[in-house]
Amino acid sequence: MSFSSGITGKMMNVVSYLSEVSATEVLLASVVFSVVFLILKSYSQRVPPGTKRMPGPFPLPLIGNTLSLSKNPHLSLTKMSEVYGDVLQIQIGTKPVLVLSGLETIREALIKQGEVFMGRPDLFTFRLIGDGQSLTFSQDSGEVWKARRRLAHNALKTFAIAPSLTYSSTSLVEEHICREADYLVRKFQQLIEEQGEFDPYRYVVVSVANVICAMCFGRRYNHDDQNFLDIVNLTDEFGAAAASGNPADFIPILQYLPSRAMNRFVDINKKFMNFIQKIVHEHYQTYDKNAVRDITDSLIQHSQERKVDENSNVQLSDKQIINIVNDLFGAGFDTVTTALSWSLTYLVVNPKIQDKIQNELDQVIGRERRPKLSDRSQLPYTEAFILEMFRHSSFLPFTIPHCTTSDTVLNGCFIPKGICVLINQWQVNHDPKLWKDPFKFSPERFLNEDGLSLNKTEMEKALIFGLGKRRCVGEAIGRAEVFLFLTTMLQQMQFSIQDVEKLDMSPQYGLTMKLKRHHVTARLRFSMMATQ
Ligand code: HEM
Repeated sequence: MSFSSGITGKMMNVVSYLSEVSATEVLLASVVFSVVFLILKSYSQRVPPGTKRMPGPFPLPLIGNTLSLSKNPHLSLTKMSEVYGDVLQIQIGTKPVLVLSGLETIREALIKQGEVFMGRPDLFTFRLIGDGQSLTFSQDSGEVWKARRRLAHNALKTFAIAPSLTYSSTSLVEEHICREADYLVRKFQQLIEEQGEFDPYRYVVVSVANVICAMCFGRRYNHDDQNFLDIVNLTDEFGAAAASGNPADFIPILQYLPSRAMNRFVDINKKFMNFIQKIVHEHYQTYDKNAVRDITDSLIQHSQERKVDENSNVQLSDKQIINIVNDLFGAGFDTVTTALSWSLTYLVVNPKIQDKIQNELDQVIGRERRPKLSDRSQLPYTEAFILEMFRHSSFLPFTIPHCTTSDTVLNGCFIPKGICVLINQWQVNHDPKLWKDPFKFSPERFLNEDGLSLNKTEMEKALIFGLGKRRCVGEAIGRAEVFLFLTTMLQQMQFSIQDVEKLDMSPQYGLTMKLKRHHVTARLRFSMMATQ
């Protein structure tokens, strides 16, 4: 008997055996399987005395609660938190995931227990980002990560927050933003004349990316540079794959099945790395230690001087130092572009709010000069609008996933070391216990009763940049960019939209949630160029 006919014979035996199995036997086998699964599950979840097990919905074998996440996990998990509380456990595939809601619980975890909750989980998609060496996404949260984060902070301080040499009253970042905001307004003027209406996102993304390019690489790109457009437009697909709760991160078999989306994600990361590596290579070739031009140069300098981190005695490799620029560039434009495109949408939907901001700008700044960062304290309504845009859109519905670095207890529940943690920022920003009419768009909620100053207590409730050890390193720059781009645009232009009723305000879920692209039109209020 040949080998193949032997196999065929055995297969036939199995098939004929299966056809003899009755429905009752199948049912019985399923019941036994489920009981064994339940016993194993409850055994594996024993918790130390004096602590509770994390509550949560019952998971199905193999797929866990994956189906309950739906297309909008931030909404489904907010609903679940109403049933199970601020600390709840779900299972995505076969992996347990802790979901945190409620501002006080999140503060307790990320601030009071900061060291315990600062880890990043080992996720499949995260390993594909930045060759697995990303400051933001890699699993490292030890001394090397701390030293790299300090380097990122210092680089941003030197090349963004430091005073500009050209204009003593402004910072470097302010100078870059103002220049790009001016280009953007001129581009919009040209588009109105040529086309009447336009997709603002397409142009805002280039201007915002140019600001971080100036700081990181000392260069800017034209609005029509196709190579640059190809790079900055990769973020939608990147955000969809890197979003919290992607089943491919939790169900191992999905990592081996052919997937167009995953192939594309690998491709996007390669393209992004190639783009940056080319610029870094050019920097190495023209580097002069006596004339450090930008963040890339300062990182090269750091790696060549082989400085040991004073705080931890850690020596970083060249790659660990230079790759920091990937994180700063990557994180530095998608977030701000998304914030500005949400802002423009809220403005065209609420023309009275737009009028109020413009009145405030006219009164405080007038038409003779451009807005400056130092005007912020004089523009409470504009600042309140920005805060409400952040809160209402909650376009970063979750922070980047965290994980625990040791066993701990939170709200009386035992939390094991290494569990993946999702922080639901959207829930906090729409929590009826914290906000009156949370679904209403109302900048006034951030103002004191006099309407002339910001209410600090309300401001601190909005959760946008994360909290604690992993809090966004670019927060000051991000806030400065949103303020200056927005005020420069609104000082000179009035935005509107045709058929506002047809506008779809439901966002697409992702790492950053975006609205579907739409066209706006604009009217020039006055031309700053003409008045200067
Ligand atoms: C409106 C703008 C921005 C928003 C809303 C935002 C929000 C966030 C959030 C929610 C996180 C994750 C925090 C966590 O995991 O707990 C984060 C991390 C980060 N952000 Fe931002 N961000 C913005 C702008 C920027 C800018 C302009 C830069 C760089 C110049 C930047 C650099 C980073 C980096 C490097 C991290 C990773 C920090 C780490 O893992 O230690 N962000 N940001």
